[in-house]
Amino acid sequence: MSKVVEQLAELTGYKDRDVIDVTLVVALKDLLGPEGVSIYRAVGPAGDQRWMTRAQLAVGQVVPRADALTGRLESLPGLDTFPVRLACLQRRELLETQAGDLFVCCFPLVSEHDGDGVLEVTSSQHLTKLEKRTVSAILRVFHNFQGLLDYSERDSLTGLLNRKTFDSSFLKLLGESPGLPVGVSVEDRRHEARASYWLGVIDIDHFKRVNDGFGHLIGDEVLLLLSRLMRTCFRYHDRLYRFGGEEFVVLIRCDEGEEAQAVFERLRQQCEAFAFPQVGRVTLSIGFTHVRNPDTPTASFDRADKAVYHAKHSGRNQVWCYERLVEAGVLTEEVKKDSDIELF
Ligand SMILES: Nc1nc2c(ncn2[C@@H]2O[C@H](COP(=O)(O)OP(=O)(O)OP(=O)(O)O)[C@@H](O)[C@H]2O)c(=O)[nH]1
Repeated sequence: MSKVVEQLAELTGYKDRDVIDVTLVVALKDLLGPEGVSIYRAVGPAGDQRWMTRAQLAVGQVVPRADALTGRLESLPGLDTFPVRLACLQRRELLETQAGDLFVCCFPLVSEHDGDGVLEVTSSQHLTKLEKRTVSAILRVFHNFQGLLDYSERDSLTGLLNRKTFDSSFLKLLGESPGLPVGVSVEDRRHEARASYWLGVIDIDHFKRVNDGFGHLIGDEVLLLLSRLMRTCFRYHDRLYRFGGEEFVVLIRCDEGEEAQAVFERLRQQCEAFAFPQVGRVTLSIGFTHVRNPDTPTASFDRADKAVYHAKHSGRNQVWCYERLVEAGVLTEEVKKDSDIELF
């Protein structure tokens, strides 16, 4: 019993979701001594979802392995590759199967924002009733804890990440070493080496008119629908934030500026084409910038914001890249003096 309490204390001591999945796997491995414990989550667009291994610990392994968060989606197995796991995900109930001499027990992991998943315990003997009850209880604590994290990290209207979490996740992304987990393919490693981050600021055009003309509730509905549109436009590993009001920020990972331009352009077009109930057409002004290394959250936000300002003053409903505007001589890059450099 005390071991379970210790594992729960360990689990709820972290705030980083990547670490929490790993901690859960390590805790259950310690507790049950099975052949293996894994967490898989369903990622990708509806209709083409795939299994991403978030943490996996097998006998003889000390450090859990995981799929690269930013790897190519096509390299991951499709959901129907593992029918029992898929049934557990869809039915949201515990399911068991046998693979050769091993017993596999699948527990559903329900998550509002991180994508549903499955915890798989592989053992040489059936888990006892008590073991299954203990795992289910730990997963309930895990789920409640994730709810608390969501409450502090997410915007209550749209469910997107809030302003408060931007600085820390920005710095974490930049600080992450390029080293990839064990088992990542050569192609994924090449992809990782090419990729860089781009920060976009997305601002609804004339949103005041929406509020003034249709009321605040309809204004809120526009914000909610736009956040849903954003979720479908960007990839599962991109980070979406609502900065407050009608301003959104997105951190995406792309190989090149043209690709980033195309991604933001797709959002602009989809928003323009979407029929918002009562309001009708809503347009966006978008500015984006390349995230440098080193960079600060404020400096990169300011650059993208300058590009948004340019879009607003050039007629709105446009996407502009800060670096392109500097190259074209439309904007001038401010060179910071040493005394201006922010310390953090
Ligand atoms: N419904 C709703 N409105 C909000 C919220 N937060 C801010 N706003 C409104 O967003 C509007 C922003 O207006 P402005 O900053 O003038 O910008 P705009 O009308 O979009 O004009 P441009 O950005 O220049 O195209 C104001 O009417 C705010 O009251 C919110 O949470 N819900």
